[in-house]
Amino acid sequence: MRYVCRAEGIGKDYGTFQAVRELSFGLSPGEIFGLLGPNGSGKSTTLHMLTGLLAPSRGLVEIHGVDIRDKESRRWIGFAPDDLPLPMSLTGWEYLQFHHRLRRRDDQYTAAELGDVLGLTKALSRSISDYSHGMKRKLQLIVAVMHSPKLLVLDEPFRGLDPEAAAVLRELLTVFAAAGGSVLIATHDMLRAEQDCDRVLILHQGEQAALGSPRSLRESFGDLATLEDVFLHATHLDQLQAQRRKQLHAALGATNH
Ligand SMILES: Nc1ncnc2c1ncn2[C@@H]1O[C@H](COP(=O)(O)OP(=O)(O)OP(=O)(O)O)[C@@H](O)[C@H]1O
Repeated sequence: MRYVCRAEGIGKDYGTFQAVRELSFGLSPGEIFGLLGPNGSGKSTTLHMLTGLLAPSRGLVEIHGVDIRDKESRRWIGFAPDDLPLPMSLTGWEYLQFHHRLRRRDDQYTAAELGDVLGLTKALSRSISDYSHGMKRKLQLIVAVMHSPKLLVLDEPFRGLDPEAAAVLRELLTVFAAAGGSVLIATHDMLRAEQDCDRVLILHQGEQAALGSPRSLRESFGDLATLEDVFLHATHLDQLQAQRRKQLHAALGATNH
C-alpha cells in the first residue's frame, strides 16, 4: 500500500546531541495520526523533518511516494505550525493571495468557503495585526488546507480555539480524512488525541516509546484507563509524578503543622 507519508529511520542531531534518534512509521490515506511527547521530546523536530523544513541527519521521508528532498513533494503538504509569525501589515485576504501566488494556484473559492465555515469571513478584510490568537490560528489553517494537500500537518491545532471553532476543526479533519487525506497532529492534549486519532506515536527523549491505536496501547500497557495513563507510563512521568507528590507532601505537610 502506498503511504501518504512515510518516514524510514529518520533522526536529527544538533551538534553532538541526538534530538531524534531513529523513527519509522507510515501514514495511510484516511488516517488521523497523533504525535505525542513531553516538552523537548522531539515533536517539532520530527514535524519539521516530515515537512521538508529541516533536513534529517539520517533516514528517508517520502510524501505521496516522492522524496521530501524533491520540492515536488511539498505541494502535497499543508502545514500549520504552532508559532509562525504572520505579516502584521497585511489583511487576511492579502496573506491568502500571497500564498496563491507562491503556489501558482488560485484557491480563492476554497479559501472563501473555509473562511465562512470558520467564521472568519468579516475578519479577512481586516489587518492581521487586529486578529486574536484564535483568528490567527484559523488563518493558518486555511493556508494549510486550501490547496487540497494529501498530508495535513498541524502543530497544536486546538490551542487557543474556542469550543465552536474546535468542533469545526474536528469536523474539518474528519471530512479531510474521509476524502483520503492523512492528518498528522502534534499535541499535548491527551483527551483530543484519544478521541480524534486513529493511531498515536509517543516520543520520549527522541525515541519511539509507543506506537498504536489509543485502544491497543491502553490494552498493551496493562489495561490502563486512558491514553494519558499510557503517556505517563511510556515516558516514565508516572514515577516522577509519584516522587513529586511525596516531595510536595513533605514540603507542604511540614509547613501546615
Ligand atoms: N536548533 C536547535 N539547536 C539545538 N537544539 C535544538 C534545536 N531545536 C531543538 N533542539 C533540542 O532538541 C530537542 C527536541 O526539541 P523539539 O523542539 O523538537 O521538542 P518538542 O517535543 O517539540 O518540545 P515542546 O513540546 O516543548 O514544543 C530539545 O532538547 C531541544 O532543546
